[in-house]
Amino acid sequence: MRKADEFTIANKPIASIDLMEKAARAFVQCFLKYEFDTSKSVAIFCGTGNNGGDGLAIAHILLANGYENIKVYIINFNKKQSDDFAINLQRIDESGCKKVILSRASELKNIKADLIIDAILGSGLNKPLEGEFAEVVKAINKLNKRIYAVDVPTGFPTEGIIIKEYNGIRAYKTICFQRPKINFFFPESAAATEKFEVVEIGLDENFIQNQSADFYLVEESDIKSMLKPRKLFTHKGTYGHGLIIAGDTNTMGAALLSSMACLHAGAGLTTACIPQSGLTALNTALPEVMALPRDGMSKLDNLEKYQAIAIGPGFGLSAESKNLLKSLIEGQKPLIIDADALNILAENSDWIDKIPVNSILTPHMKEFDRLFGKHEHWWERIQSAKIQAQKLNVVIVLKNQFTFICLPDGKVLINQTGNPAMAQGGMGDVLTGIIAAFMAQKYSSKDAAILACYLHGKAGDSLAKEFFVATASQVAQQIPKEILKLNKIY
Ligand SMILES: NC(=O)C1=CN([C@@H]2O[C@H](COP(=O)(O)OP(=O)(O)OC[C@H]3O[C@@H](n4cnc5c(N)ncnc54)[C@H](OP(=O)(O)O)[C@@H]3O)[C@@H](O)[C@H]2O)[C@@H](O)CC1
Ligand SMILES: Nc1ncnc2c1ncn2[C@@H]1O[C@H](COP(=O)(O)OP(=O)(O)O)[C@@H](O)[C@H]1O
Repeated sequence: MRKADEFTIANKPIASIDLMEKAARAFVQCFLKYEFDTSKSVAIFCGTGNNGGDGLAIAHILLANGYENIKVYIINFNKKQSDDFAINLQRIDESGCKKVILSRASELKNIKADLIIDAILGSGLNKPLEGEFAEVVKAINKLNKRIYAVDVPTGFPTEGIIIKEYNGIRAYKTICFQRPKINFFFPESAAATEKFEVVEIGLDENFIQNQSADFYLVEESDIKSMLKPRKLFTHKGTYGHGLIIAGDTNTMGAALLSSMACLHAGAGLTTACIPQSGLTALNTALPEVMALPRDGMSKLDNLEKYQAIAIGPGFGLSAESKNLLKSLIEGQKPLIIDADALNILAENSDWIDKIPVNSILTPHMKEFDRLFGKHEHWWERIQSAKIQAQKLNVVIVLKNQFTFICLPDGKVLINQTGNPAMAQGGMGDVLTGIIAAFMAQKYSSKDAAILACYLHGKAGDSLAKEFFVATASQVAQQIPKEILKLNKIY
C-alpha cells in the first residue's frame, strides 16, 4: 500500500498532502454514516507522522461538517514530524480548533469526549508499543468510549505475528484506506478492532492489481467469471458424479448434510457412501441421492465413475474407516479430505506425503494443527499452510470467519463471505459437499475451493439478513439461489 501511495503521488496529478486530504475525507464520509449526531464531543488523538496528519485533516473536515466540539491531542513523544503532518498542523491552528500538545502520557487528564478518533500510529508502526506510547494508549482505552481508528488501531501490526499481550488501541471500528490489512483477517485482530471497513482513497488501482503479492482477496467479479452456465441439451451426465464417503452410526447427519450440499450445488449425480444403518434416513431425507453401503469394506471399486470423491464428515476413526482412507490415498485420485479423514491422517502422519496431488484439504484451525503441528499465532499457521500446500501440491482450505485458501503455487486467497450466524455444527460438512459438487462439474481443485467457500459464505450472509442463526441445511438449500444470482441458467 505504501508503494501504491508513492506510485499514485508520482504518476497521478496528486500531491501527497492532497492524498492525505482525500483519505481524511473518505474517513469522515464513512464515520458520518454511523455518527451523525454532530452535537457529540470528539477527542482526536494524533501522532506526528502521516497517521497523525490524517487525524488533523479529519478534525477540520468534521468541523466543516457541523461537529463543533472537537479537540485534538497531539502525542508529541518522539518530536519527529512528517511534512504533511506539519502542513495540517498549521491548517488546524488557522481553523481555531481546540488543541492540546502532550509531551508525557501523565498529562492526559480529564478527557470528556463522547467519541474518540485514534490517529496516533498507523501503518508506520515498526516496533511494539512501550514506554510513554503504551501508557497513553492504556489511558485512552480506559476511557471506555467508542474508538474509531484511522487506517490501523495504534499498536496493531498490519502484517506478521500479533502478540497475545496486545497492548494497542482497542477500537470499536477501524476505517482503513483502500485495502484491508492482512492481519484484520485473523481472529487475534478482535482484540484490536471489533469491525473494520475499507474506504476508497483514489490510489492507483491498476498499479495495486499488478503488484505481485502472496495474499489476494476473492471478489464477486472473480466468482462471476469462474461460474459456467448450464447449457441447453445438457443432462445429469454433463454435471458429474460426486461420491460422499461420510457418516457413522451417531453422525449420519454429517453424511446427509454433505450429500445435500453436493446435490444443491449442482452435481449431476450424488452418491452417499454410508453405513447400512443410515439408508432409511438417506432415502427419506434425500431421495435424489444414491446410496453405497460401506459396512465391512476396506476398499471401494469402480472409482473411475466418480468425478469427485469427498471423505471425512462424521466418518469416524474405526479401523475400517482408516483402511478405506488408506486405499483411497493409494489410489492417487484427487480427494476432498475433511473432518475425521483429516484426524486419521494426523494419526498416520506418514500418509500425508502420499496425499494425491490436486486434493483439497479442509481443516479448521484445530484439525490443521493436529496435522501440521501446534501454532501459537495465526500468522505462523498461514505460513505453514502456504508451505504445505506447495510441498504436497494440494489446496488447503483453512476455515474460519475468513477462510484462507492456500494454493500449490504459494498464493493465499482470502474469502470474505460468511458471518457468525453460521457458527453451528454441520457447516463444514456442507462446505465439503459444495466443493465435491464443483469438482464433479469439472472445475479445477483451485476453482472448486474458491467457488465453494464464496458461495457457502454468501448463502450464510443472505440467510443472516432474515435469521439470527443459519443452520447447515438452510445454507445447503440456499446455494442454488446464490449461484443463480451470479450466473445465467443457460
Ligand atoms: N499509504 C497510504 O495509502 C496512505 C497513508 N496515509 C496515512 O499514513 C499512515 C502511515 O504514516 P507514516 O508512514 O508516517 O507512519 P505512522 O503510522 O504515522 O507512524 C510513523 C512514526 O511512528 C514511529 N513509530 C513506529 N512505531 C512506533 C512505536 N511502536 N512507538 C513509537 N513510535 C513508533 C516512527 O518513528 P521511528 O521509529 O521511525 O523513528 C515514525 O516516526 C497510514 O496509516 C495512513 O493513516 C494517508 O494519509 C494517505 C494514504
Ligand atoms: N463466524 C463465522 N463466520 C464465517 N464463517 C463461519 C463462521 N463460523 C463458522 N463458519 C464456517 O462454517 C464452517 C465450519 O466448519 P467446521 O468447523 O468444519 O464445521 P463442522 O465440523 O461442524 O461441519 C467453515 O466453513 C467456516 O468458515
